[in-house]
Amino acid sequence: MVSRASDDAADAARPPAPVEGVAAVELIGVGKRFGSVVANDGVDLVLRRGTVHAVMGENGAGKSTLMSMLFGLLEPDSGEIRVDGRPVRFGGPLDAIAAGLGMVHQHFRLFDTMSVADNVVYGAEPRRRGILGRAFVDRRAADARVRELAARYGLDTDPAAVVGSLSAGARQRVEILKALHRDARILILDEPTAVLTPSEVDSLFAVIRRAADAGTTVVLVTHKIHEVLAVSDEVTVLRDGRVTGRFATRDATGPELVRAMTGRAIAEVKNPGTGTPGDAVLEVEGLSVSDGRRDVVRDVSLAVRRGEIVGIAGVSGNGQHELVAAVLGTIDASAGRIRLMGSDVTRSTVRDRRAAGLAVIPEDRRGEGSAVTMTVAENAALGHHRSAPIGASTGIRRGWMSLKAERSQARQLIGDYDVRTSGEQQLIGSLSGGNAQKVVVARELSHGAPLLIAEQPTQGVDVGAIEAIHGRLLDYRAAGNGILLVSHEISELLALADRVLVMYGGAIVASFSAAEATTERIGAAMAGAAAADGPVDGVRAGAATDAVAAGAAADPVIDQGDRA
Ligand SMILES: Nc1ncnc2c1ncn2[C@@H]1O[C@H](COP(=O)(O)OP(=O)(O)OP(=O)(O)O)[C@@H](O)[C@H]1O
Repeated sequence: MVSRASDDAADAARPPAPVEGVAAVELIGVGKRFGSVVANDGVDLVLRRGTVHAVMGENGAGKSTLMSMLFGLLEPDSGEIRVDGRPVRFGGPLDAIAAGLGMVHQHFRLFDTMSVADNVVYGAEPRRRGILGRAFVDRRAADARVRELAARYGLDTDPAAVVGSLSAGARQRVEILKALHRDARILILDEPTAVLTPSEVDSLFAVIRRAADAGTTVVLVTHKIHEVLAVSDEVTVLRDGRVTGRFATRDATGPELVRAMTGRAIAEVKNPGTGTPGDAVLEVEGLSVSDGRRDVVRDVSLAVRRGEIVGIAGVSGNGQHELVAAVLGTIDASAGRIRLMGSDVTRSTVRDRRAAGLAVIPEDRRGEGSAVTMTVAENAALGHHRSAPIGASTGIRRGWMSLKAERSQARQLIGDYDVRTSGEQQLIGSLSGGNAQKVVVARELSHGAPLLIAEQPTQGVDVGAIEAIHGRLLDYRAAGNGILLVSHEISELLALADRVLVMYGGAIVASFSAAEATTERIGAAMAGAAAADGPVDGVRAGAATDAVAAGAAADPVIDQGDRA
């Protein structure tokens, strides 16, 4: 262990530096089109040296396109990019890296079987001469370089650890080190907190501030207002490809940022609570799932009743995804029973479970959730050609939906959910992530199944769409359906769930009613701490510590640094 980033977490709370200084990067009138879609239109952006600049905007606002141009992944159609005052034209990311840029993408680009140090130096290895004069990778120098960078920026890292065994937070630190090793002076972080626990977010913010203080220019792409307010010095807001707001963060307020992003003020959805829940739509009893080596779900029991939202909190990789997969029937349980609407489906096929009244918003919207090479219209109907959406004129003949019905259903969903697309014939793979998610959510809710499993339903989705999706989920519950909501966002669970269960090391280690649930309690249980206030809802205090002990070697996602 090289250093403890969390020691510096307090730094993150410090007020940002005054916004002035030399422009490290200027984008002047930058534009980009994709066919008829104007992704960026005359965007001006100035990134000052040694500051943290947040780039905010709704899904499809044009943030990724802008960053892709800055990093040389896309060529601008118009405008100019200047680095240190000089105009640049990047032929690709290598040119951008050579000019001092680094980018940490949402989806990490690391080699799982290689060590942290090997990943960091890959492609830019320190070398030494062997006895025959041949150059070898100098592993000692690589380790020393990683240690030196990690210490300088407060990145908690073990150079020898194998990347495949690390948590999302630790992998992200490797990506940041990779950029720093290549002497990035301008660091672009694309939605970096999406995969982190609250304490990892604090550590990341401390690293960001430290890097800025050392002179690095940091660009933070995010949807999250509290993050912008907590860590940035300046904010640029995009809407429909144009700049709609520029603020010094110290002068900005949350509502102002929301207005710039959406053009309107929005209210946060609060969990209004339910009446008395009805019959159980899902009952899971003593469920375990093995990956062949160990139990990734351990003796889980829970029930979801009509008119109830049950939330599952947890750092990703603690068995939530496998629990959902076992309920869906895409993987087998090694022990336990699953009942849907009172019927035992433990050995039923996915199709039979869906037919019994199960809808699902999957986590992997690009893989399981949608077919990227199909149009919005085809996706909207996917998996439901044999059943009509509630209230739609069916257009179904002999079990198949007519093309006309498919298109009109898609147009209605596009309107209802404000999906930003050039039309229902656009390929879903070319929609922004948030807009693709809206198509999946709309499709799954349109059929009124008594049980909905929603896995990260608003991940990567902007505030406006979060509000819309939360509202739909609450309506869905109010209509007498049950929802199992798996989320990394504690605020989402607090806003929606009637009960929050926390998974850690494959087991449920804490359970809170809506009244008992707080960010601190859920966050502590997610990090593997025993429920501080003693037994809650029949879950033993200390169960979490047992889970740590039992799952210590078996839990690859919580790295030792995070546990310490
Ligand atoms: N390769 C592409 N082909 C066609 N359209 C595209 C392509 N890439 C982006 N777009 C469109 O350009 C617009 C801007 O997309 P972009 O991905 O830059 O937005 P974003 O703000 O990053 O959104 P999100 O937060 O959802 O990722 C969107 O309407 C999107 O559908």
